Amino acid sequence: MRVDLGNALETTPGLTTETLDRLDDRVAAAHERIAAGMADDEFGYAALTLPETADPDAIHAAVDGFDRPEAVLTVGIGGSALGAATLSNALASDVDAYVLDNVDPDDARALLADLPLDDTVVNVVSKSGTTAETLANFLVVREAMADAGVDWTERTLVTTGASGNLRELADRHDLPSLPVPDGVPGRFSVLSTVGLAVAALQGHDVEAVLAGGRDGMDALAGSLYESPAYAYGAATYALAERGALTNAVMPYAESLETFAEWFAQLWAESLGKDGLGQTPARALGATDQHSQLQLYRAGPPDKLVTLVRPTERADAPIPETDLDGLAYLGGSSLGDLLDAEFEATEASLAAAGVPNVRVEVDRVDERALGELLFGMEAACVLYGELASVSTFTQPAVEWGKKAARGLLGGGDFAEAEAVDEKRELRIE
Ligand SMILES: O=P(O)(O)OC[C@H]1O[C@](O)(CO)[C@@H](O)[C@@H]1O
Repeated sequence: MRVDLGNALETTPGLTTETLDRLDDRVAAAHERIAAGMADDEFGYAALTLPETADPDAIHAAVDGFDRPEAVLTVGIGGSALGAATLSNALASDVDAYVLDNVDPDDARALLADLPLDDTVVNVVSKSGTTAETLANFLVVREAMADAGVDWTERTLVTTGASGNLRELADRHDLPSLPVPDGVPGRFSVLSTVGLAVAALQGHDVEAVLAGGRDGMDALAGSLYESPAYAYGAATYALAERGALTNAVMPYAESLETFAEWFAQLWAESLGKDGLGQTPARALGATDQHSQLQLYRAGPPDKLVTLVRPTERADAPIPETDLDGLAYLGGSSLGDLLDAEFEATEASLAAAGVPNVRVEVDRVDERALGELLFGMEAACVLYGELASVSTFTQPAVEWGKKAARGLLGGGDFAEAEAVDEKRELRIE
């Protein structure tokens, strides 16, 4: 993973090398704190040791009991689904991967109608084992399997905490199961059983993903000038301090579109505390040059753009053409065009004084993904240290959970009563 901060200097908002130099002392202190937390396996910091503590043999043992399936369906939400989805959508496999991470009846019905349930492994994931969406979806999937004459106990893998509904279910039915690592918030759990079981089922090189994570660990240092992850975390923090309250993450690779979704949870749920934070916007290059770029370049000077790309990729030639004005495309390639668009967008933002940071990986493979995912986790932890926020908790999500549960008769919650007090101004 390589980071280039050049286009975040002398922009609006912007940084200077003096800013970064002054910040580097705080980065060194934050690194000390992070390193100590990793060494002591402290809650949250433990996520940054997963490349060393994750047990690929246990993952293989749990999934090897299933014949190679036609499909794998992950039933989870947030960090219990997005990590696995990021890896599945980035890497090719002849095992199709699907995710049920919402409770949209149309979507669930359509998905279950299409799935070969007798040749699908259902990977149900919940750290708490109590997440309403995940448990509700699992009950629906389980009934669909029964209706299809499939023995769900033969097709289900459970990844969950040491206690709770899913752990009890796995124990009761002797289901293959994997533990969710202690001390690791869901959004930081991709480099563990939570994100890697599906990768193993799809035949991806789990060890290579973890090796990439170890590459990221090795690249942590007491200076932002020596650590791409810390450079990214420090620069995004300093830009937020100067008004860049939105971070538009724009990968120039379809295979990294879900990575931007994973990043959004990591960044928002970790850093959105005490009235602080930086809103992650999900974009895709080159597609969103024809949509959101107008706002990024000419809207309020309150954002930075993170441009992500692999520098090596398969390519596809563009046939010669005599179409007026388009002959220049002929004989080129889609990759050349995508690279030209990346560099043009980068320069376009710089010309408008919009801060942008370039993040590059060699290619989208297991090892590079492991390093990129680890790097963004470390960047997030550093940002949280610099911002002095509680990076590893997410108390603000609980209010809505209680309200929804109360509305469904799952208990007496003041939050549910507050729903009835909605102020209305209806326009029909
Ligand atoms: O794995 P669980 O416990 O089902 O939680 C799923 C997601 O819900 C949250 O706890 C927020 O409600 C996320 O932090 C987490 O990734």
